[in-house]
Amino acid sequence: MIVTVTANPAIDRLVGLLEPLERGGVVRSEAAHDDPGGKGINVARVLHAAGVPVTAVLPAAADEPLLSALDALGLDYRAVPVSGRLRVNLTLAEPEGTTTKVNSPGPRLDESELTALTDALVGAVSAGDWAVLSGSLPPGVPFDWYATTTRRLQEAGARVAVDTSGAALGLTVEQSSPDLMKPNSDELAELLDCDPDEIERDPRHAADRAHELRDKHGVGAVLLTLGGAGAVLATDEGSWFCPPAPISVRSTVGAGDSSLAGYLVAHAAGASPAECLASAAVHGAAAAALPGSALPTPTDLPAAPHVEAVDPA
Ligand SMILES: Nc1ncnc2c1ncn2[C@@H]1O[C@H](COP(=O)(O)OP(=O)(O)O)[C@@H](O)[C@H]1O
Ligand SMILES: O=P(O)(O)OC[C@H]1O[C@](O)(COP(=O)(O)O)[C@@H](O)[C@@H]1O
Repeated sequence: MIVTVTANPAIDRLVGLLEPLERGGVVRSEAAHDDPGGKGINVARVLHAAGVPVTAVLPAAADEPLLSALDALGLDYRAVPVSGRLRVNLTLAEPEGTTTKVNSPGPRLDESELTALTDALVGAVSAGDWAVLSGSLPPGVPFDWYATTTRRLQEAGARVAVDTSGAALGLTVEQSSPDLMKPNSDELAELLDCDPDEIERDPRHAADRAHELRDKHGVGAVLLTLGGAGAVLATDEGSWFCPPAPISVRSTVGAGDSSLAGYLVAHAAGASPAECLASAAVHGAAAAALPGSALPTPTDLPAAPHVEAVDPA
């Protein structure tokens, strides 16, 4: 069983522009399209589409349209009632393919709402389950929430995956040791105070940096996604590189979430580390080939590129 938590869910609103975006101008668009989003919800959607049992935990008032969208997908969720209204994150898609994302901070959670969210998450997870803690934290949630929650879940026997950024990411690795982390090159570079371009340029260097994160902070495995340069996996068994699947990119929104879900789909099926990495890469590539924040189902996946073991530099 896999449980995801999204402290800051979002309606992902795709606005397809009919003309190039011009700052200060007026642009015409197609009708907007809304999807239920936020990182943990996206991971849950991809797992559900792949037939993997999953529950999404989130804060949301009972009349939130996002919950009706999850009902329509048949996705199991536990919604903790809160007083704030969920945020809308905008994706502006220009005709030639450039996308601009506008992410808002989300509604404040008060102390009792945060306690209820944490309790709902811990209550949904059993020993041996994976818990996926993903995305930004809304106002009112302390930056160490992922660290304290990771420790609490691990004490209960769960395995924990974390995908976040900024201060929440820094405190997660300083104060806890998740079983799996999914940084991209910018996030890893910020954590290790190094150059993201160097990480993307050379898979051996990328693998060394991913192991540095494991060694410094006791992280179990690092799934390092490199956008159009592919992905690297570092575990206690070694390191592997998967080159990018050849696709025509339409929108990379949701590629990172899909790659984390892809890893877990393969892991749940008992796959080897190299197979888990290949699954992560093809799910990420499939998301990037789909428009807006559309997420992949098994029929969308491209053929898996050849995964190579990477020797230490
Ligand atoms: N242009 C692309 N071509 C092929 N695969 C891609 C492309 N962009 C993303 N992907 C796949 O999706 C994964 C996640 O993308 P990435 O941009 O690194 O995630 P994030 O959204 O977290 O920054 C990559 O590791 C890769 O496997
Ligand atoms: O919580 P954050 O960091 O604001 O991110 C939320 C956004 O990230 C997404 O989950 C997409 O994330 P990825 O492109 O990294 O997979 C969107 O659905 C959502 O709007």
